[in-house]
Amino acid sequence: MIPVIDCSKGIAEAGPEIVKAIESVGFVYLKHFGIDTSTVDKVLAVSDEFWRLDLDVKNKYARPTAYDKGNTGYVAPGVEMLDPTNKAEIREAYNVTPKDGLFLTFPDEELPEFRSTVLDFYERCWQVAREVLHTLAVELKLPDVDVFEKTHSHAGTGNNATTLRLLHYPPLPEQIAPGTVRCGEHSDYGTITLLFQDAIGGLEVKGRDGAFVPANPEPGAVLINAGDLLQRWTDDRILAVKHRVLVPEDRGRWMDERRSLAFFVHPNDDAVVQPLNGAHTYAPITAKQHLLNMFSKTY
Ligand SMILES: O=C(O)CCC(=O)C(=O)O
Ligand SMILES: [Fe+2]
Repeated sequence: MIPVIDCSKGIAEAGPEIVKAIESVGFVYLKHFGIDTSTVDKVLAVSDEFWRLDLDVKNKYARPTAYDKGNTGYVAPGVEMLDPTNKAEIREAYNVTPKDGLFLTFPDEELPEFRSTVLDFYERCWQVAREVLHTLAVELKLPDVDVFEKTHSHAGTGNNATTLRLLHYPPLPEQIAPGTVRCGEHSDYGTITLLFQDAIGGLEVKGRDGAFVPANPEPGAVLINAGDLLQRWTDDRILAVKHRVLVPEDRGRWMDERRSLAFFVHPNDDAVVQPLNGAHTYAPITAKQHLLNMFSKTY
């Protein structure tokens, strides 16, 4: 069971409960955390308008294949495989990484309100993420309580890969190859992830015993989990728990399209990540190198 924590009194006040959940389950839902449902719905609505565009129009905004041209843009179905052992992963996405600067593209021509809606949401997510990171540092009693503030100082502005990703799992065709999934089993790459999902469901989280449990949509809540780099920093005290989205077992639900919004928090590109307790369990790696390693496996 993934705990649901009310943050009406503030994220910091709920700190002990949040850390307990992240340490034991790896995922936690926060309610009343500072972004209301109408804001999330507005982003889902503008993303729906994008998904409905023709593929050749969407591909005008395709994510470049060379990472030195940035991570922003449209990722068509089949382009990215989170679990390369899968046959196919049927989903499309739109990445927004403000550090891309000149390569940061938006479908302004077709959807004039897309850019401002998405960038406003990015900023709101970052403010929530900041509070969560600070709370984690306090509750984990890290030697430098400002370690995350310092290592994420360029989020949304400069050399920092923090990304908002709009996701769409389209209705499934009648025939799919055996082994097809919506989102392959993976852990997230960065520090933490904020996830907003619509009412369809399908996300599953791997328990310590290896069995997957559903992470059902929780109205009004954001789902938070740790990524690989937080696992390294905390020397495995917090784990980057694996998760996936399968094709519904019930064929009657194949026409249900699903949408989600993921906000991936990353340290600054040049931040060197290694266990903060001085252990040598993980060799030091820069946030940028870790991300490039992951992209080379999945794109
Ligand atoms: O769509 C979802 O619910 C999960 C997506 C996800 O895990 C990811 O993009 O990293
Ligand atoms: Fe994920």
